[in-house]
Amino acid sequence: MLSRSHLIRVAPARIQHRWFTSSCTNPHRLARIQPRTSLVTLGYSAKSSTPLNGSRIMFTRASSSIPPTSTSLSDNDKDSDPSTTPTTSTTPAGFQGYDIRWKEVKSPTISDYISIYLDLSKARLGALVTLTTMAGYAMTPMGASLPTLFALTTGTALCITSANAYNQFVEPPYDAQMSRTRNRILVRKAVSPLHAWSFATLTGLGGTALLAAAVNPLTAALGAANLVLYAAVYTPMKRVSIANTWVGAVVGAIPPMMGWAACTNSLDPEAWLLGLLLYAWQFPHFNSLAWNLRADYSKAGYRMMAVTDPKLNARVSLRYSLALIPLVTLAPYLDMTSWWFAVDGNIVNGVMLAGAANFWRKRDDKTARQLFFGSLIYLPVILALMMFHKKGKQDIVQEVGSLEQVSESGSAAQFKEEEDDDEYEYVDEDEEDEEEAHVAVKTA
Ligand SMILES: CC(C)=CCC/C(C)=C/CC/C(C)=C/COP(=O)(O)OP(=O)(O)O
Repeated sequence: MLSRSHLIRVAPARIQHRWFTSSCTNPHRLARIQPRTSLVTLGYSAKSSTPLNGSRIMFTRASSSIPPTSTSLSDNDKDSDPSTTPTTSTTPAGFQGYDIRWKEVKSPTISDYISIYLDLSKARLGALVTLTTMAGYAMTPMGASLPTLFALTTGTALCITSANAYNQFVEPPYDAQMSRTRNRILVRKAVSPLHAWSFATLTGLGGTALLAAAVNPLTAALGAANLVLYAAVYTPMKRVSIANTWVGAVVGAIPPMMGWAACTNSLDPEAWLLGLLLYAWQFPHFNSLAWNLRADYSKAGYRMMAVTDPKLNARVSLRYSLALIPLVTLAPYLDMTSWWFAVDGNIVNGVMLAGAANFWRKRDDKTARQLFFGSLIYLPVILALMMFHKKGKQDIVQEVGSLEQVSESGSAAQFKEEEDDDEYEYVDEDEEDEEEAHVAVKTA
């Protein structure tokens, strides 16, 4: 007589291979994590050779003590119902040829989890965005404080991680339809949606709290607002309106402003200029990328300019590449950089503009690819030039001749307070009392 303890567990390596190839381009990569984490529960109704996704594959043999859950079986399933079709220890119907001997199913290791969390955070994109925050911090005229920079970088990276994990939590049905994204962790079901959601929530709360406690409330508010903008506004908007690209550009513009705010505790015109630079840059960058992904976007139902209005897609890229010229020229005007930045920054802008004009004229895969790779190089180059030509506090002080005109915030204001402190005289109260006593004796 058999009971529940006679359940046979099956490691479904070959079954999974079939499943992978139906949905994934890179089964080798999947195989790293999938066999340990995504097994299938089929039980008595395991007739289909296409496994469902769940926890483990289990088969039972005929049992008189455990009646099959026949109410949940279809007519077809009943054909293979162990209670009606006696089976012994042979392979259940539909699984001939598979190795069904018991094998240990290992839990994910720490390195599996690291790999899962890196995927959930879209680590490479996150690192690029975090660099723009650090650039915003580095562009302030004040000296850097390492503890603040560390807290800013960690807090921002956690907020970005959270935003990207929420985005992936929402998008598996659409990601599964695009070859670029169908390998993503939640499409593969290597972790449960609840696990991903918990990870997103913890990193979001942790990042915002760290920014509030160790940087300043303004930076924390920007981080939290941007998280909500990306996860709750941009992400659903991708399937609703092409305006999503403008909203996404705001999301990309805020991180360098957070860097500036972390140092100055304010959103000065310089912070807005940094934000606008990142905002404008994203159109040639994203629209050229979207051009070569338009078949994918169309399949998944995303409303992208490249799909719905390809001419507009190219025109917008050109328009914002042009806008980069006045923005770069504004930097020396605002005393962020020397005028040399306007010279070499605009040479770099010229290259970007030529790429965007080419894409606008020809609108083909080659010009889109050239513009996309050009934009990838543009961003680090323009930020590096900006820092190279940056005006420090000293430069500005020398030019305007007075510290009071530099800024009322951050260390400049602190320095001014220290100067004001020097105006107070040191008075010894005992000496003062003695003097008063002398005067009293004389007058008496
Ligand atoms: C501080 C903070 C919270 C910053 C957020 C930074 C952030 C997540 C920037 C990404 C900007 C963006 C529009 C990416 C595209 O997402 P997509 O959904 O179109 O990309 P996909 O197609 O690869 O999923």
